Amino acid sequence: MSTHAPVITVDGPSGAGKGTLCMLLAEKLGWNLLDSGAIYRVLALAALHHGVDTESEDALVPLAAHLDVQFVAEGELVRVILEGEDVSDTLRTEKVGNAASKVAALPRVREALLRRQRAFNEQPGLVADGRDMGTVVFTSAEVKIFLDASAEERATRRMNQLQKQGLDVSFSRLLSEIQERDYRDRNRAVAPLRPADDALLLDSTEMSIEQVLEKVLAYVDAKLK
Ligand SMILES: Nc1ncnc2c1ncn2[C@@H]1O[C@H](COP(=O)(O)OP(=O)(O)OP(=O)(O)O)[C@@H](O)[C@H]1O
Ligand SMILES: Nc1ccn([C@@H]2O[C@H](COP(=O)(O)O)[C@@H](O)[C@H]2O)c(=O)n1
Repeated sequence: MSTHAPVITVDGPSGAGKGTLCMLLAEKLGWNLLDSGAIYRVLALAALHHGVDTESEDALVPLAAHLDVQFVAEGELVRVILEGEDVSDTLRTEKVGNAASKVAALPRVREALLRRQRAFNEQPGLVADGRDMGTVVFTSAEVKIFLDASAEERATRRMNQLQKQGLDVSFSRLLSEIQERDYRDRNRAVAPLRPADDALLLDSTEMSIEQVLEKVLAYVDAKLK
């Protein structure tokens, strides 16, 4: 039997630290974790694999409705298996992120993925990471956070992350990719990236991961009391 479980939503632009914060929160609370961006990324990758146009809503809707994807927990990591293939690493590339933000702009595609996202809302609770978690998918969430940071700081974080993986990247290219994706996500007609009216706004530009976690845990404690 599934009853309503409490939900914490964390929305914000790319590189703000949502994934990091959500993973730490879910671990600390022992709650389930939804990385909704991974679902849009998987759909974009499936489209690229099958030669489906990432701007054709008619072709993407059936693909979204029948996505053969599994999220498999492996220690702290979640491996993503698409049609039997581990695509976890490919999924994180900026090429796939950009394709994801194109498919995510299509209203019927978003509609087709709603139920899949809401199914993550199971006991004892859910931490949901995305762009519209607090404004569309879980509007009655107990706690809503909007995590932001300057575009320059987010590009720096992404560059450090990629350099640690041994990849050679250009800061100016990363910054313009982030700005392009921000623009598309904030200006689309459906579920644009924006804070929910009842969200806590947190700018992490000058904050460490530990400081963000401490602040959010104190807020969660106060809200769930
Ligand atoms: N407060 C912070 N200070 C410094 N680095 C941070 C901070 N928060 C996260 N990071 C680092 O920034 C990078 C991006 O963080 P993360 O993947 O959590 O962002 P995100 O908001 O989930 O991005 P996306 O939406 O693109 O998935 C990671 O390498 C992470 O370790
Ligand atoms: N709730 C969401 C989550 C993501 N998107 C779109 O997917 C792109 C990739 O997301 P990441 O969090 O993995 O970077 C993102 O740029 C959005 O366009 C979304 O629309 N709604």
